[in-house]
Amino acid sequence: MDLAVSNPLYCFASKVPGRRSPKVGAFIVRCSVALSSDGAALGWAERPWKTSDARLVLEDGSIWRAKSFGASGTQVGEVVFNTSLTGYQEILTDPSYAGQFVLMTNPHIGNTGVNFDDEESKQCFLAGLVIRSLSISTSNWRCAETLGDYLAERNIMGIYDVDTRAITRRLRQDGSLIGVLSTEALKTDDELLELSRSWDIVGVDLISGVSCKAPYEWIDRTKSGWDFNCDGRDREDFRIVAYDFGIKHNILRRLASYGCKITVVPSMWPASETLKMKPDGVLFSNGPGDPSAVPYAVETVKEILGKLPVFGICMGHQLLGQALGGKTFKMKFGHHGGNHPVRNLRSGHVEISAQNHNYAVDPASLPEGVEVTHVNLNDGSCAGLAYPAWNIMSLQYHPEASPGPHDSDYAFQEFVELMKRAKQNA
Ligand SMILES: NC(=O)CC[C@H](N)C(=O)O
Repeated sequence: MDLAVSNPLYCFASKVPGRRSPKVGAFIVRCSVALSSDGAALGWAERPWKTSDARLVLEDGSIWRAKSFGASGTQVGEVVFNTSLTGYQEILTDPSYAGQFVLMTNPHIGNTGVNFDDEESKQCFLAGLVIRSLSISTSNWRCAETLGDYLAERNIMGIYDVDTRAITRRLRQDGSLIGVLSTEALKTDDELLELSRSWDIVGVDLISGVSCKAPYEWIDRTKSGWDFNCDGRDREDFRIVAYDFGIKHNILRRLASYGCKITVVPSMWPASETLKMKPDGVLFSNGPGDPSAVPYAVETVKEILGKLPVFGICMGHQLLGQALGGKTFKMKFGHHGGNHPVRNLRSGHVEISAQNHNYAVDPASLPEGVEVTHVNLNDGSCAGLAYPAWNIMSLQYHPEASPGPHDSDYAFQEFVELMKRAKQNA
C-alpha cells in the first residue's frame, strides 16, 4: 500500500521531505504507479488527487464507492455503527469488534492521531473502519502517528468519503448487514456480493481467536488521573482470575488499581484449575461474537458459579445469563457508542456508558431470584444482572471506559465489596 496515494497531505508532510513545489510532481508519479495495476486496466484517468478506489458491497445489494486508507485488499465482515464522538483508538483495539467493520457516525475522525496510551489490546482485531471524513492533519500532544499509518502497519482496511449517514439509516432500518470491502478493481460487484452472502458471523466461536494462549500475571494500574475512587494503590488485597475472552486492558488496569492481583487465563482454561488456584473472585471478560457459539465457556461459568464471587462484563455478562438458565438473542443493530444512557435500578442513577454488543440477555428467560440491576434507557434492554445469594454481578456495558467520564466505575468497587464480604463470611 502506497500511503502517498492514501492521503496526499501525509505525503507532502512526511514522505517527501526537503522539496517544496516539486512534491506535486513527485506525487503524480507515485500515484500513477499505484494506479497502474488495476486502474490502468479499467481505463481510469490518472489524477493528481485521491479518487474513489474502494467499494463497500452490502449483502442487500447496495454498493458504496469510497476512498481507501490503511491496508488494501478484500475483506468481509459485519457492518455496525458506533456513535462515539471519539475514542477511535480504543474501538480499533477492542477485541470484541473481531469480524466487524466499525462505521463511525461522527463525521470527522483521525484528528488526534493515535498514541501509546489508548491501546485496549495488543492488536486490531476488527475487519475494517468506515468513516465520512479522514482528518487531513493530526494535532494532539500525545499523538505518535497518523491514523492512516497506524492502520496500514496493522494491515487493517479503512475507507472514507462514503455516506455514513445513509449507511447508518439502512442499518437502523434493516438491522446489521454483512459487507465486503475491496480495493481490488478487478473483482466484480457480483463476486463481492456473493462473498457477502456466503459469510456469516452468527454461530461462530470468535473468542478463541482473540484470547491469550497461556496464563499471565497483570500488574499495570491506571495512571494517577484515575485515582478518584479506588484506594487499592500499592496494595494487593484480592486475588482474581480473569478469563480472557478478548479482554480490554483497562478492565485489568482498573481491577489492579482497586487492589487486585490478577492472573489472566485463556478462554478454554478449565474451571477446575481456577478453583484450585483459590482466588477471591473471578472476572469473565468482554469478547467478540455470538455467546451461543461458545458452549464450553458457558460450562466453565456454570462450574464456578456459587463457589466464588464473579463479575461478568459484556460477553461475560451474556455467558453468565446463559449459565444461570437464561437465553441470549441477537439484537437488530446492537449498541455501539460512548453515549448510551443506562439506569441503575438500585440507586435510580443514570449513567452515560460505553457499549459494544450485538447480543443481549432476555430477562424474561431468567429464573426467579436473578435481579435485573440495570436497564438501557434507549430501548429498555437488560444492561446488568445480579444474583446476590451466589455473589454474582454483571454488566452488559463497559465500566472501565470513560465516556461519562467515570459514571460506571463504581462497579469495580462493588465487585471488591462482594469479594470482601465473601471473605469475611468464609
Ligand atoms: N463487548 C462485548 O463483549 C461484545 C459481546 C458480544 N460479543 C456481542 O456482540 O454482543
